[in-house]
Amino acid sequence: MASMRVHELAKEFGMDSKELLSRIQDLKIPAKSHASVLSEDNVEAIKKAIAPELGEKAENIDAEVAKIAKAEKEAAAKKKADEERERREAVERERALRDAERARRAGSSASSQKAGKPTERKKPAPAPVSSGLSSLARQIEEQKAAEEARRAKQAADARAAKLAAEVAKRKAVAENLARGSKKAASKPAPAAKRPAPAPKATSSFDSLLSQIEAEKARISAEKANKQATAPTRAPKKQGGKGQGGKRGGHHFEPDVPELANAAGEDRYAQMAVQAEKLQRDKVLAEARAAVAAASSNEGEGRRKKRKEKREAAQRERLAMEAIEKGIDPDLVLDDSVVEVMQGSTVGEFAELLGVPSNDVIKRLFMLGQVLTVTQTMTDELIELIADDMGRKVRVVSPEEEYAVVYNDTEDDLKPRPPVVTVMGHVDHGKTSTLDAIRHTGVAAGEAGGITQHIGASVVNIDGRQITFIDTPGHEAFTAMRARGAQVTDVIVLVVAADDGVMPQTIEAINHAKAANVPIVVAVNKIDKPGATPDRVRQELVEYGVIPEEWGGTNMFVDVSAKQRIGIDDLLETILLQADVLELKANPDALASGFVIEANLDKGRGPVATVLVQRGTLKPGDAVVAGTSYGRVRALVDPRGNHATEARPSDPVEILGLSSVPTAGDEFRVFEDERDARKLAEERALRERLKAQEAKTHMSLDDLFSRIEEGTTELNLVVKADVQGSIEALRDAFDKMDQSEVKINIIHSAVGGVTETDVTLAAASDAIIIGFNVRPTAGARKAAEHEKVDIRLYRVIYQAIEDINAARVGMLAPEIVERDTGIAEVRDVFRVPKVGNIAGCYITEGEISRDDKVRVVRDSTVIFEGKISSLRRFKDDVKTVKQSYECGIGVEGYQDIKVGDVIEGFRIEEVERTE
Ligand SMILES: Nc1nc2c(ncn2[C@@H]2O[C@H](COP(=O)(O)OP(=O)(O)OP(=O)(O)O)[C@@H](O)[C@H]2O)c(=O)[nH]1
Repeated sequence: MASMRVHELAKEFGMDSKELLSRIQDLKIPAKSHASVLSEDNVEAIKKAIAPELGEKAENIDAEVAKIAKAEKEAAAKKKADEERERREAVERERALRDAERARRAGSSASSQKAGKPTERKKPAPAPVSSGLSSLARQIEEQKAAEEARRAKQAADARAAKLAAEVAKRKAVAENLARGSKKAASKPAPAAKRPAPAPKATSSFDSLLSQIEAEKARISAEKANKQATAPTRAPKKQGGKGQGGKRGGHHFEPDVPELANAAGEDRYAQMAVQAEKLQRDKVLAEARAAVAAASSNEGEGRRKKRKEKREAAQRERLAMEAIEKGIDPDLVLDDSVVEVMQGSTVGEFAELLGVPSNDVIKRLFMLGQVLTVTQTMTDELIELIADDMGRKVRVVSPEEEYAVVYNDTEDDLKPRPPVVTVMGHVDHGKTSTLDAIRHTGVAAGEAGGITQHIGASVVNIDGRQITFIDTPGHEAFTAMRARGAQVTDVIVLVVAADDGVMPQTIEAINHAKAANVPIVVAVNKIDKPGATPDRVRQELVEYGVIPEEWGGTNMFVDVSAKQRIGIDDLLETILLQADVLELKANPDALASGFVIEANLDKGRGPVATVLVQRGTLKPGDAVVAGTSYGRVRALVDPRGNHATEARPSDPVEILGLSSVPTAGDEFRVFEDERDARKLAEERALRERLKAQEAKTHMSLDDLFSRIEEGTTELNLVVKADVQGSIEALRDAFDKMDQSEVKINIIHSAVGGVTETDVTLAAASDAIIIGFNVRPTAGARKAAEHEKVDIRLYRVIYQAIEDINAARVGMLAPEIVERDTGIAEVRDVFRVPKVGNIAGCYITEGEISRDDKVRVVRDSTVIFEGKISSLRRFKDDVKTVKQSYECGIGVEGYQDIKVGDVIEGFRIEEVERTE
């Protein structure tokens, strides 16, 4: 044992240096200060003398801790029992309320039907509302009390944990002393410095490899499991080439028993075989009919034949499409079932069923529905009338068209390159990173070879391709996802090492999580003097992005986009992440994918950049993209060269479309251009219908009905003026009974409601809740367009009350604030005896003297009150319209500043329609 200084020994004992010094002096061992050196013999003597004392101390603390722990345990058990009882009571109360509401609705609908007004609905009876609210108030009180108790327990837990750590430390020292082993005592208790210490010191590459192996094992286990649990499914398609495979030389015969007995993994593959057989049979039949028609020279039958041909084509298309969508082929093969598009007009319906329109109109009339040939029928009417006629129909919703299930077998699938989107906070270096990457991908001789911007770029690393979507940021990503286009396999999250995690970093993480896309973190700007890459790692842990070297699943790479440091490493990491994902697609099929960018080029006409997801796209293909269609005149790759084909994960520009599609539109190649055209026209028609009744997203008003229909989750996007409000709301939700509806806060942040929030809410069917914040003009418009429910509150309990009430279908009549006008403060005047007057310009609507106003600064409401004066020049006026200037005095508020916005509004009560 070597000599030691006093403070070192004190540290080992877990004692104060002073305390130890005095004990040493008591032992008559020479030591002046904490820095004095003790000889080896003296250290030994001190240890012997102090050991029993330390052990005793530890035992005392031990007993104390045990006592506290016992008391806490008892208290916790009691609290748990109380909480359970409260919860059960709350559930009972809620159930009773819901039953009452159900009974009321049933009663009211029965009575209204009797009165011959099937559509009229009544407001909920006032009594249950008030009782509901009082019970909610009680619940809130209870929740408050429970919260206090929880905090007290947390504090006690923390105290106990501290004591326990102290005991452990002392015990370790005592034991160590007893054993005389210095080594064991040197680390009494591992200090929890890092949030997630690495369990083993393997390199990140090794752990990645093991992760890949684990993932592969998991996938194959899953597959084996699926096969084992689905013995009645169809076998693998024999010689299957998928929909776009070879089409000649086979004899097709429906083979239903084989389908029924099969034990393979993809029943859609079977459907595809059947579809092909069916189609071939139909084509043959049609050809025979055409030959027969041509040889028999019966002119008068021409019209009839054309009609027959039309009908045959219709049948064929419907059957084909249905199978592509994974619908039970029986429904299609059964000729008596007619598929009617949702929103069909009376005329279309009659044509599909092959009956005179007048007949349909008459039957509708008998049901009390007066409709003309061009008016659309509801799903219910379509089914009722068909039933009345003794016909079977299936109403096909527009969504079905997008729910294409491709029939690829394992053999069809080939590895494909990853598609990457770069996200991150403003100025953290997204564009610079993309530039650096693109530069890396360009071979030396090709410097400056990127001649064209097509919305995506392709980089080759050792013969492996990575496709980057050029628009950085999560707006584009989420906008695409909101339209059903999931094109990204990996997200590169750029975080500046000198700035750390920022609001948009968090937003990007939430967007990535909502889309279930893995994140690779590029810690950028490491060349900067203030760069602290480790701090970035630590901050990200809080948001569930945990570095692999700390035991998490996210790969991190330190880079400098500016100095091109670490870019190769980043690209390799992306490829490793892609390996984990085992990305595959069938290249031997008719191409399909999504539009990532589109514009109208003066010289070239409509130009769209598409990302091929399946199949191979070639010049000459008949393609439909959203509501536009055409034959591919030419393909242009990201380097501006004409391409002969584009395979899965390839971005390519296509020329030859009839109009400009929208980013996020699905594109698909058809064998026949007429089919492409037909689908495009159908989509255009449906879009018009959709515009008339845009898909309504989840709203608090219809939460009860959604629960009744089986909805079990309520997604929320929460925006607030301070972080505290978000935390308080989260706490309150945690305490709510979520046995029937689980409440998920999918994104929360401080700040006003933005357009991105609306897009995220639309993509995730969420409601937006705002506390003391306002939506931006863009967000308001987007919410209106997307039918996203934005709820703005001043206090948290209002929001909780609303959600609670909505769950039992008892939302009180809605108090809405009707916005009247918006004024921008451009100057502030000091008027003696009156105070500060805001010199304003009305940018929207009009503001009246009687309006209430809120003063908004940076999307946050900072004051709300009344107008004290409204003037134009020297005159008092009643209203001021858009594009006029005026002076506004706000009652009780003097702190108005240039740049503030004054919003006028009125409070109105709106009857709920439900
Ligand atoms: N020192 C240093 N500066 C960098 C680095 N990467 C980017 N920058 C600088 O950071 C600033 C922002 O970079 P951008 O690439 O435009 O950032 P961005 O995230 O695309 O920004 P927005 O498009 O505005 O969201 C620029 O001035 C860059 O020169 C880096 O690695 N080191």
